[in-house]
Amino acid sequence: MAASIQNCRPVVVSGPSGTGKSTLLKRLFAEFPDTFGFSVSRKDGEVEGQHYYFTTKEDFLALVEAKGFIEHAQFGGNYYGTSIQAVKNIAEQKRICILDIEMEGVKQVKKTDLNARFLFLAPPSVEELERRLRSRGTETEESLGKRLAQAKAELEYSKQPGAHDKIVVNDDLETAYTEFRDWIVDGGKFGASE
Ligand SMILES: Nc1ncnc2c1ncn2[C@@H]1O[C@H](COP(=O)(O)OP(=O)(O)OP(=O)(O)O)[C@@H](O)[C@H]1O
Repeated sequence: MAASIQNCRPVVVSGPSGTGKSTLLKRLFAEFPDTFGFSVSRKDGEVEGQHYYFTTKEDFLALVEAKGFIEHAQFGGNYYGTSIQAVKNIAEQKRICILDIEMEGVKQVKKTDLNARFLFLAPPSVEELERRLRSRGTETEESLGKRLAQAKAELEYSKQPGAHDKIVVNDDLETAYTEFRDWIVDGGKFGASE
């Protein structure tokens, strides 16, 4: 395994939509500037620290075929994806790559040699999750229903032994942030064994 990925282990942050991943990550990036790299574009087009790599459709599809992506999708005739190589490039730059991805992506990362650590951010309850999604004001009834159904699947998966290395419940924001940050930073080791 490359030394970079051994010392700069990527951190996978997953959890149901509306649990507070962006809220906690924003604080983390503000508290530790120039430490993290972000490889996945957010749904609203925010691309914190991301570098896009443009490629041809043929090359993209060949990389899909070669299982080079953690996640990929097609919107409006364009293809988007997070390649395993893009995550490795962040480690090469001596940064900790944060992957904010859904359950299927989590399972994909487990099949790679990325040596990632897995943190699951859980809501205090599904009822509270629904309240947060409603008060965020970003959802229609239809998208809310879809997000809650997906949330239940994510919560089920999180109960499987070995699914995640750490589960943080985002109830009180200050308490959750401290636990989230301390586990990720790991006394400055960021999960590296030495
Ligand atoms: N501990 C908390 N207590 C109350 N509200 C919170 C807490 N943490 C986050 N929120 C609020 O919940 C809403 C959802 O948070 P956020 O957008 O960070 O979730 P997310 O997990 O990033 O969602 P998505 O995956 O859809 O981007 C926001 O309005 C945020 O301000």
